[in-house]
Amino acid sequence: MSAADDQIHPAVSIRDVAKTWTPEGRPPVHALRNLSLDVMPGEFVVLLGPSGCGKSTLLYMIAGLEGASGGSIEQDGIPVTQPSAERGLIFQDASLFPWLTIADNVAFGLSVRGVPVTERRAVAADMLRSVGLGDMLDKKPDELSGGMRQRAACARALAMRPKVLMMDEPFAALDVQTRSKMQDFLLQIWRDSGASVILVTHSIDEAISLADRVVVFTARPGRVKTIVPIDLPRPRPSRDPRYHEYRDLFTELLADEVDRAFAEQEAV
Ligand SMILES: Nc1ncnc2c1ncn2[C@@H]1O[C@H](COP(=O)(O)OP(=O)(O)OP(=O)(O)O)[C@@H](O)[C@H]1O
Repeated sequence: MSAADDQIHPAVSIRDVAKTWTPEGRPPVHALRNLSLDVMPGEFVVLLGPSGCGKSTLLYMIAGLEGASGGSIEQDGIPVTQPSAERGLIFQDASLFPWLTIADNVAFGLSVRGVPVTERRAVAADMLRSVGLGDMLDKKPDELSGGMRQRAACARALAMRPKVLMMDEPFAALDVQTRSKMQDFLLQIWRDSGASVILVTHSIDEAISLADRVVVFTARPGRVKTIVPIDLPRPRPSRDPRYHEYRDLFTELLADEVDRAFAEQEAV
């Protein structure tokens, strides 16, 4: 076996990606330009950047929901051309089907995949138990709290055994206590599943609490400004002086980019 065979290959490889949106009757929007990033198997990566710098756009492209205008995105060395169950995406609002029970929501993707009904019910029950919703199987989404709905959305994504789990500001709508509990819960399912996680947030604290590496974006068109590994053991109490150093660093990095984004808006 050669040394090259021993290398760990990225779970997701993004090379020189660009994305220009061309809304009808309006000038094109250059959302991303020359963006390159590798996400390793089992890694927890957080994307942090000013509003409008293309973080969600990048997740949609990795998910295969949007094509790139340039560059390439690969998962396990294979170009991403369409959505795949190997790449799950969770949004801020959980986006469960309101007319289905929680169990049927979780089983839905498995039914599309042709998994027999008894098996998918068993998997759904298992997944919901693992996220602490074992006694909620027959409830509808509007009977659950926001945090419970997000856990159900996690169970739905995890039921497909994704290799990459993407989350777009998943906890932004939750109160502070629920958010903190959900972060603990997410770290637990991340460890258990072995999946790579790519999470978008506006919260510096969330980034420091969760990430192996934080990718800071420039203002639009978004590129990687810098990547900061978080070299702290988990859990990461905010009273740790090193935590404060990271917070100061990210505050400074973001302030520069937010200023640039405002300056650009004023120039338009
Ligand atoms: N479907 C679309 N059509 C046209 N323009 C779009 C579309 N989706 C996003 N954009 C534009 O692309 C840019 C990047 O948007 P995106 O939502 O990816 O940014 P973001 O970094 O996730 O922002 P936020 O942090 O505010 O959610 C924005 O200017 C946005 O208006």
